Amino acid sequence: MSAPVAGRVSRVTVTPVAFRDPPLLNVVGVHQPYVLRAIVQVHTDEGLVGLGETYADQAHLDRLGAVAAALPGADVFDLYGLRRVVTEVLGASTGGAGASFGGMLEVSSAVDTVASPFEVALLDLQGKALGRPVSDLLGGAVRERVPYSAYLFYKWAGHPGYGEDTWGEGRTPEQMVAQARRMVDEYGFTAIKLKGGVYEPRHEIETVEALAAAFPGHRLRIDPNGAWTVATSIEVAGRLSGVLEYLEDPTPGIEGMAEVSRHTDLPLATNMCVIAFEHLKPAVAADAVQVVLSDHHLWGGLRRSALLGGICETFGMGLSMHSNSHLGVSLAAMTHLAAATPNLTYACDTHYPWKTEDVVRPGVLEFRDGGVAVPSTPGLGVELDEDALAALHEQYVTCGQRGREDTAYMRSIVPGFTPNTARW
Ligand SMILES: O=C([O-])[C@@H](O)[C@@H](O)[C@H](O)[C@@H](O)C(=O)[O-]
Ligand SMILES: [Mg+2]
Repeated sequence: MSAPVAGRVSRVTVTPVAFRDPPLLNVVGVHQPYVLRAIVQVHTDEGLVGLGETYADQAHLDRLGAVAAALPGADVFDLYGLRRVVTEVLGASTGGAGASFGGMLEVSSAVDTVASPFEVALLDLQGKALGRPVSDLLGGAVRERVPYSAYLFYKWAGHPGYGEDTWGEGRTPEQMVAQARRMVDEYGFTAIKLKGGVYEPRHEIETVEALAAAFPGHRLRIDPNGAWTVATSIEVAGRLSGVLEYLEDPTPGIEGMAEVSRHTDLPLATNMCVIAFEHLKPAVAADAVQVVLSDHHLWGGLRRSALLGGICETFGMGLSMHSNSHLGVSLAAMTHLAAATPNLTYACDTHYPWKTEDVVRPGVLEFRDGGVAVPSTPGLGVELDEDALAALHEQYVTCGQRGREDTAYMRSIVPGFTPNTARW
């Protein structure tokens, strides 16, 4: 019997798309009417196509395009070779500069973020060639379903000029309980995350307490994206100890988080002060965080995220998963990764329920009982809908957005808005 072949990369396309997004509020502003994403398709000389998905800010697209041009001829199984290519291409085109996404996420090197969608696409190809799901390539699924959390946002009733969306306003504790109720009823989530940093801490505490009363037994988290001072964070931690499963990024920076950590038993989680391998050593040394939120888009792909899992286990830290707005290719990748990460013991974040459009065919990735069943078909297990891809690309061309600008968009509606971290 001859071994299955994946072949070599023959062609790579990177297609920017835009999909509709509600006006979700956060510490730096408000989500714009569209989210930009890039869909990577890696074709092989054997006729297979592998998929990846990532951010689509213009600077990132330029880097993706440079790597895409350098990949033809690459061996689909040579993942270290992919990293070499990305490092060389970025060194030549950007001098190894860092990357920043949406005003809140900064890293000193762009290699991990740029390599990630190509690594996912190569793993998709490997799985298709071998007839095995991506989770098998990562060591095998340790769970059949991956639990996700209901991700609540304070929000406006609709984008100005676009009318009300189906979620309506999310401001009062009652409105936020209603938002959670819809998510829990529709998808069965048993963990609930509140995006905070929008209103005064007192109001956000009342929201958490209303959620705790309305959903006894559900696991709760709040994430103000570093909006609070150390003193306020310690006070809120004291008030919500016993109510939350963890407190995410109450205050900015490793030092600030370490100071909060010294004053609370509540586990502190982060996707802001530890977002790359370079941040792990100082965070561990300072005992600044007890839970790290992985994110394969930022940590260099699925295999490096698995490495992060191993490091967290070694240092006795918990592991959860961060999400930004994303489509089905990313959801599939997140689900395979989470399935094959034994110590990922928290429900993963996802923005997925907020979106109404996608590039993958429906039917595979469905939220039931709070989770998504791990696809068992070869590769990522999702199929691109070429018509949807073309339509969302057209939307990208016409929407006028070329980067994520939560603060600028907020200021266009609320002049003088200041995105202060540690503002309360
Ligand atoms: O989309 C948002 O507004 C979120 O605040 C996102 O940008 C964060 O990266 C993320 O969800 C988080 O957990 O900090
Ligand atoms: Mg966060």
